[in-house]
This record gives sequence, C-alpha cells and structure tokens, in this order.
Amino acid sequence: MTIQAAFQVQRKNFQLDVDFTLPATGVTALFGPSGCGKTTLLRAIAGLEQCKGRFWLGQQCWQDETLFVPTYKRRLGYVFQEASLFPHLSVQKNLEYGWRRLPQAQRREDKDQLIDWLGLTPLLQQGGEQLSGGQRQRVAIGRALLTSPELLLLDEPLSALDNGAKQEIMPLLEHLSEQAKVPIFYVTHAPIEVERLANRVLLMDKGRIIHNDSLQQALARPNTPLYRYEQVAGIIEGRITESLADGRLPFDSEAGRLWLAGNNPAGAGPARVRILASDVSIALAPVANISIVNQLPAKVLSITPAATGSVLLRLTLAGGQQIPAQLSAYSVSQLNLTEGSHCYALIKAAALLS
Ligand SMILES: Nc1ncnc2c1ncn2[C@@H]1O[C@H](COP(=O)(O)OP(=O)(O)OP(=O)(O)O)[C@@H](O)[C@H]1O
Repeated sequence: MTIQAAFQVQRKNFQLDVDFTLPATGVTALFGPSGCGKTTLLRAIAGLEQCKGRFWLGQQCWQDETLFVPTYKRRLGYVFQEASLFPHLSVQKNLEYGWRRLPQAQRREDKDQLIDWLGLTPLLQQGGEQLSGGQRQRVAIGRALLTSPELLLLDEPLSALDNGAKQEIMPLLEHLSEQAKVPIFYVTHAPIEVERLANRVLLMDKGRIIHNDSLQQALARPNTPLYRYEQVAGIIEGRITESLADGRLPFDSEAGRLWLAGNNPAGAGPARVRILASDVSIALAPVANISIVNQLPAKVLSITPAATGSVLLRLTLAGGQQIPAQLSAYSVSQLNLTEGSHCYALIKAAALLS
C-alpha cells in the first residue's frame, strides 16, 4: 500500500509544489529549514489548504481533480506544536471528544489501556488548563489516537516543550513509531528526532521535496541540514535485551550482535543505536587482543573525501544497514580500501537511542 500525493499551494511569497509516493507504513519525517513548507504540506494532507492536487492513501482518494474530502471526513489524527485542548473540559472529556463520535465498530484502541500507557489515569478529572506542556501534549496524542485514525500527522510535537517534558514524551513517540499500525508524517527541525523516530525522510527546501529517502539514505546525504560534518552518524535498528550482570548490554541486529555499555531502563524490545563516523575504525580481518569488542563484517560502499585529510567511508553491514566511518586518507591507502572492499567495522562506541 502506498501514499501518493501532489499539491500546489500558491501564496504571495511562497509556492508549495510537491509530488511524491511513499510506502504507507512507518514514520516519514518532513525535514527542512524554517519556512520551507513542512506545515503547509501537512495542512494540505489534512485538507486544511484549499489547493490543487491529489492525495491517495492506499485505495482511498481524499483529493483529486474532481473530489475534495473535507477534513472532518478524513480519518486522520493531527497533533500540533502546542496542544489546543478544550480548556473547559476535563482531561477525560478532552480524550473522549473524537472517540465518542466514532461508531463503535471503528474504535480500534482500548481506551483505558491507551490512557494508562500515556500515564494520564491520575489526571482524568483535571481541567485542560491545569496541565503542564508535556501533560497537554500527552492528552493531544491520546485524543488523536482514540479517533482510530488511518493517518497520523504530528507537527513538531516536541518543539514547544522544555527538556524535561521532551524526555517524557520521546519514549512515547518511539513506542508509537514502532507500534503504530498507521502511517505517520512527522514534522521536525531536530536531526536527533529524525534519527530516533523516522523510517523515511522527505527533505524539503523552498516549497519542494528535494529528496524522498530512506532514513539510511538521508543520513548519508552530504550538504543537507541533516548531515553534520563534525558528527556524521549512522543508525542501526535492532533489538535490545536485558543488561548482563557484568554491565554489558546486548543489542542484536541483522548486522550481528553489538555490546553496549550501561543499563537498559526501558527493558527488552526494538531499539536503535547511533554510531558516529569518528567512532568507527577499519580492519581487514577481526582483531584479537584489542579493547574494541564490536567488530562487524562490512563492505565499503563509497569513499568520499571529507574535511581536510579525512575520508568518509560508507559501509554496508550484513542485512543491508549502513554506517559511516571516518578515516585518514593515509589509512585508506595503507589498507588499500576501494569501493567493494570487504573489511571489519571496529565500533568504539554506540549510543542506545531508544
Ligand atoms: N497563513 C499564511 N499566509 C501566508 N503565508 C503563509 C501562511 N502560513 C505560512 N505562510 C508562509 O508559507 C511559507 C511556508 O510556511 P510553513 O509554515 O509551511 O513552513 P515550515 O517549513 O513549516 O516552517 P517552520 O519550520 O518555521 O514551522 C512561509 O514562507 C510562511 O511565511
């Protein structure tokens, strides 16, 4: 199933002109500089912009040359930067607002379970205006999910929150991105949110989509705001299990097992690790008697000159996931590395992201 969309929005000093097709699963980040049209695109998807275009969610058409389904008839959940709750209604009534209007047969969520998961049970009788920013955003997420949407639109849901509240909401978003049965569009300015949550990235600039990438492709693409020269990073997706008594934390992926340091407060489950290019060295064979325990077989996909004297390698690991490695030009020539070379990625540090 795919999402197919094309929109043209004409404003005085701005034009949105996009045309894209995506798999209708997982989280697609809309990423790009301020004013590039991320919110406008989200609003067009929601039917909040009267504009030319088309939008298909699988077999459902929400807009084309002859049809325009109004927003209230589109099965979507929309979470904004700042949660706009009904101040005169309790948390419970806010949560149930859309849910009550939904025919029983269409209610997919277990309401009590969802409220419990969001940690909102103790707040149910409070008024919407008495909540902190993080609590309000949790209610907004709950309210959207309770309408059993077929598409979820999240517009910078963390950007208005302080650091504490961000830490509180991020694990919920991570869980949502792993478990959600519906596609999610997620607007953000923050590379770390893309790394933690996205499966795909629509990279936008000046009202256009300049790249429609998988997460791996997006992170590997130089000259974009996602790509930070001083800390080029890759993501490996896998599964975390309980820490061992000696403090090591096993992380299993198609690329093999990585050993991480530290605790795993979240327990076993799907997770991502972030690996900085500067934390990856290369050997032509496994190395014994060395402190680096993470040594994964890899193949060199590309070799690109980076900052003065250094070279960036893109490596493919078993199973196809990719990570970058930063080496000196001297090391690349000493090891005689070329595109297609088989080697071992020696990973000094990997940070658990979820
Ligand atoms: N209601 C409006 N009327 C006229 N111009 C608007 C309106 N809303 C947004 N714009 C303009 O349209 C362009 C795209 O805005 P949009 O909010 O979609 O960008 P964005 O990428 O989401 O930005 P940000 O990351 O800052 O939220 C900007 O130039 C903005 O000034």
